[in-house]
Amino acid sequence: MEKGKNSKNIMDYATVTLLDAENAIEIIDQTKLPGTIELIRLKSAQEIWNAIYLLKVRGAPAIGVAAGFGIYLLAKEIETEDYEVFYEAFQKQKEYLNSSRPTAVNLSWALNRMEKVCIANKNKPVAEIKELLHKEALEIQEEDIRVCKSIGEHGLTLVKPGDGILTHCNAGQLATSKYGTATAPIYLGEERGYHFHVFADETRPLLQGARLTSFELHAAGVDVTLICDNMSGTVMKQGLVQAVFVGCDRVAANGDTANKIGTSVVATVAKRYHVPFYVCAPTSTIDLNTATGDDICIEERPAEEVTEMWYQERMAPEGVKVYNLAFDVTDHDLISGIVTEYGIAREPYTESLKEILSKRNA
Ligand SMILES: CSC[C@H]1O[C@H](OP(=O)(O)O)[C@H](O)[C@@H]1O
Repeated sequence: MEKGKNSKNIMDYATVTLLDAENAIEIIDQTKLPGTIELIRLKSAQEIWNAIYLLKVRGAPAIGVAAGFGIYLLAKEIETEDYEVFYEAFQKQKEYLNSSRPTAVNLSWALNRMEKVCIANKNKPVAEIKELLHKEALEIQEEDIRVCKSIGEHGLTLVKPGDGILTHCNAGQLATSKYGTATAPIYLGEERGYHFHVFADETRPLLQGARLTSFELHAAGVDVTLICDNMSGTVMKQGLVQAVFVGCDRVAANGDTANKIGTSVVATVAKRYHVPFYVCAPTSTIDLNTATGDDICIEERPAEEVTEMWYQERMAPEGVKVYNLAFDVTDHDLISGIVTEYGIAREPYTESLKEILSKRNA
């Protein structure tokens, strides 16, 4: 199989790459998938902001990695040796990038982590701080790979060879640095001969499931069946699904979880048909400062995503009212378990999530 830039296999490409010497971030433009694998380079703050907002790079962990690389590149451009001047300019760029999308906590988590490097090293030369930011941004990406693989290992304990697995949206390799979160058990299982049967919800309106999940799983040789969102109940009723794995954008302290719009519907239907429903969550996505799902800011996006095939042609009448929330909140009592890199949290989540985070902080 061709490797590198000429490969036709999406699995041969990194979701986000730092091109330090070129002061750029290279991403797969996910708005062009699956038709075209196009790598684009982001240099300016606005290019980075736009790429996140327009979902050219998307998925909570991938957004965090891109934000880490982005704020490092922007910090490099701050030409001063005065720490206070540097830090003020850094904060301005950080707040700008942080305004691109509100729901996925990984964006602010990564930016705050990078800011802590500045603060912790305030007495060092600015040039040295920039090098430390470079190191931290790369560590965020390397950690993401380790974390997703660990989520895969824990998730694999919940299913058995030949199981049917349903997923919603894309919490795959394209939403992370490698493995994905919801797809991590699927990819590890594929390596070990589990031969899962995956059902990928198309996930209206932006079709991350159709355009991205079915694309990457098929490219990886996984048995994947694309279904329209309205089919998820039927495949569960027919007994074709033994578990649901989804990603997440923010887990509140009580276990309520924000994920792509429609996730709470899948969880409700899974409860009806007694199908275990698992959220795959890097601990970076757990936000104990947010008490419940009611406190999670849910991004509302342009009507055109619903009225048109946003990347193609119109699908609804001009001027029709639209309500297009990009995420919804699945109540914690619909979640069978929250699969993290430190193990699986179960109800009561107000306690189990704290235990999981204590393992991380140990
Ligand atoms: C690995 S979590 C990815 C998470 O992000 C997606 O949202 P978007 O495509 O708008 O970035 C979706 O909620 C996924 O579950």
